[in-house]
Amino acid sequence: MKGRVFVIGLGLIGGSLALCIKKEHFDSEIVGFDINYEQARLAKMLGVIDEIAVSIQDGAIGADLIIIAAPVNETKEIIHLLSELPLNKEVIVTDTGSTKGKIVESSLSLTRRGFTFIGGHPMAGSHKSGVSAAKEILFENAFYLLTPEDHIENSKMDTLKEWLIGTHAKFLTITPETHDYLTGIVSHFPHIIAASIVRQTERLSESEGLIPRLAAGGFRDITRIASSSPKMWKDILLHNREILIELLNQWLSEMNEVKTLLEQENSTAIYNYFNQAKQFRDGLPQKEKGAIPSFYDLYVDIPDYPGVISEITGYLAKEHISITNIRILETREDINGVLVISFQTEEDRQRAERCIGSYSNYATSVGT
Ligand SMILES: NC(=O)C1=CN([C@@H]2O[C@H](COP(=O)(O)OP(=O)(O)OC[C@H]3O[C@@H](n4cnc5c(N)ncnc54)[C@H](O)[C@@H]3O)[C@@H](O)[C@H]2O)C=CC1
Ligand SMILES: O=C(O)C(=O)Cc1ccc(O)cc1
Repeated sequence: MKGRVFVIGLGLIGGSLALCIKKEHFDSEIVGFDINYEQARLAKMLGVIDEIAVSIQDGAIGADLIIIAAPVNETKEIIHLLSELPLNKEVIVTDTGSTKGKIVESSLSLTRRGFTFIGGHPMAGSHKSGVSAAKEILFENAFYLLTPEDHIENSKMDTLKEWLIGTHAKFLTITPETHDYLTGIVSHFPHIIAASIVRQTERLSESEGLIPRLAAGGFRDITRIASSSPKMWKDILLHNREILIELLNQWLSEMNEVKTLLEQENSTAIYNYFNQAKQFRDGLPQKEKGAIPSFYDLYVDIPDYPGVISEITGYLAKEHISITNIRILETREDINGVLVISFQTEEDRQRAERCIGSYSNYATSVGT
């Protein structure tokens, strides 16, 4: 498609969407604006956008598609600002905010003026922020939730999906209320729990210095999202506060039940508690990206000698297998370690397993 696309907020999500659009619609012109000029300058330098707009007004007038990829509170303000501008009559305005109720409500100012607003939320991302973390494949195979109001024409929905086709995401249309309920459960609430586990650990480690060194493996897996942007999550929590309060109440009573089981030393019920969680977790779709993206990890048992990591990455490089992350699980000091290598796809993980198996005797396994 040809046209002018204006991206407001050139961070992880705005930058990634700009890359997806440019790749698919190379004749389009991608203009970007960020309140932080450094981000805009970096976006231009990295080739994420074609031009920097000097203001929202400068970028918005004449645009065919406007994507607001700013934090959720700022998104509401930007919508208000846009509604006072002489926009192109056919423009589609969309956003990427993690909450939808309050944002869609505020879009009334745009629809009153005859402009089209379609709420959007690509359900993939990372704990990283900023345009330097942007990547074209971020949304591949993820759900992309759209929350159009009833009056939105199908042709507008089709045009928006066509613009976003390079995300290779799966579009799903739901109401803003359902959106906030579902994402409250699978995305917002887990962020509260992750942060609370980290905070408890920090508090306890003040009197026990060994704790941070022991906090490896499972602790890191379950708390990765606690490294997300505090500003972004503060806003999300306040937008979705009613649902999150309800979920917290449910969780507190469940924790009390677990406490009672422990007090009673109820071995069968404790087993069932974990077993039921395992059954549901094991049954989750593995190849689908959820709010929390799955990485394709390969675990390699490695001896503790210098050069072993470069040896293994060297084998992978020989076979042109790209890795997205690499880390050592320091479960036991001075004994064999475990190297965890992440890949972008299941196919890469399988190729890596075969590759390491053919060049070495290191044992590999696939974690779930
Ligand atoms: N981080 C993630 O994994 C995901 C985030 N989202 C949502 O997407 C939106 C953007 O998130 P990220 O890209 O991760 O954040 P980010 O922090 O990487 O980028 C946001 C950018 O917006 C800019 N900004 C803030 N106020 C602005 C304003 N008034 N005008 C113009 N630019 C402004 C910031 O300077 C920053 O560069 C948020 O609403 C977030 O809830 C949605 C899916 C995933
Ligand atoms: O870091 C992670 O895995 C996330 O949880 C990513 C994420 C953050 C916010 C969203 O609205 C959707 C996905």
